[in-house]
Amino acid sequence: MIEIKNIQKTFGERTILSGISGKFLPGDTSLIIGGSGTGKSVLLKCMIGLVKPEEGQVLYNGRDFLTGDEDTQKAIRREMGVLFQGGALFDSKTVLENVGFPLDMLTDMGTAEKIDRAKFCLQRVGLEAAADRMPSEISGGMKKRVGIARAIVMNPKYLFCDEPNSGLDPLTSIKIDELIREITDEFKITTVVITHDMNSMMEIGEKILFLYQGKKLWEGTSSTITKSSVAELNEFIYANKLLRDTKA
Ligand SMILES: Nc1ncnc2c1ncn2[C@@H]1O[C@H](COP(=O)(O)OP(=O)(O)OP(=O)(O)O)[C@@H](O)[C@H]1O
Repeated sequence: MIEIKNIQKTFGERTILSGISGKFLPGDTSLIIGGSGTGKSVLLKCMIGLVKPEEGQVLYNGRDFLTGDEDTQKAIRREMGVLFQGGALFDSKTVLENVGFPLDMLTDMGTAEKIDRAKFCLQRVGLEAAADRMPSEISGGMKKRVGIARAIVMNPKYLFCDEPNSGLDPLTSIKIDELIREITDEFKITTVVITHDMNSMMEIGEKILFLYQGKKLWEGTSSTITKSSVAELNEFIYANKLLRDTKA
């Protein structure tokens, strides 16, 4: 489980996050949603240690990531998988080499073992046939899949995905969502996804946190999101015409 408590972050004079708290459970795909510039990425960065909040706690199964000693922080980092926006693949490495990269950097596995593990993960995302291709030779959706395979290659307990659907068509987006959810459930990962995507909110929101101007204004699930009385949330979700029509 990941628990965040009272996260506070400012940049200069600007308060970006005000007292954000929440819990994320193993086997759940939790979503952080909200308009542009509301602090979703900064919150994710606080959770994975790329940004240091002024106040608050980020607890990984009770271990404090922000104030823990170096060994604790290192151990937690090794338990994280991150799918960055755009996939962040190395152009000069093959698909298989990209997936195996964390194993090269963080383990002392032998070559054969590393290849087996990377192939297993590629197979899990349905891309074993693309192992020897270069990133420039595959589609955006395939790149996301490679990113997911790389994010799970270390067998993470915690998986973070920043806008996994950006730049994808609706059908491919749904497939990527399904894959993230299946993997989360199968390996009982605690998964946190930042998204703007309404389909994702309706399909995979086992838990949803809505941020507005750096505050958590609402928390719920995809089955309760359309029944909320929070005006800012309704404005955000009903900006999507399809949902507005559904509600009417
Ligand atoms: N390193 C930084 N220094 C100063 N300001 C920053 C920094 N990183 C983010 N911000 C500001 O913090 C605010 C929140 O940014 P953030 O990227 O978290 O928004 P977001 O909700 O993820 O938006 P989007 O959906 O558009 O990606 C923005 O106003 C942004 O300009």
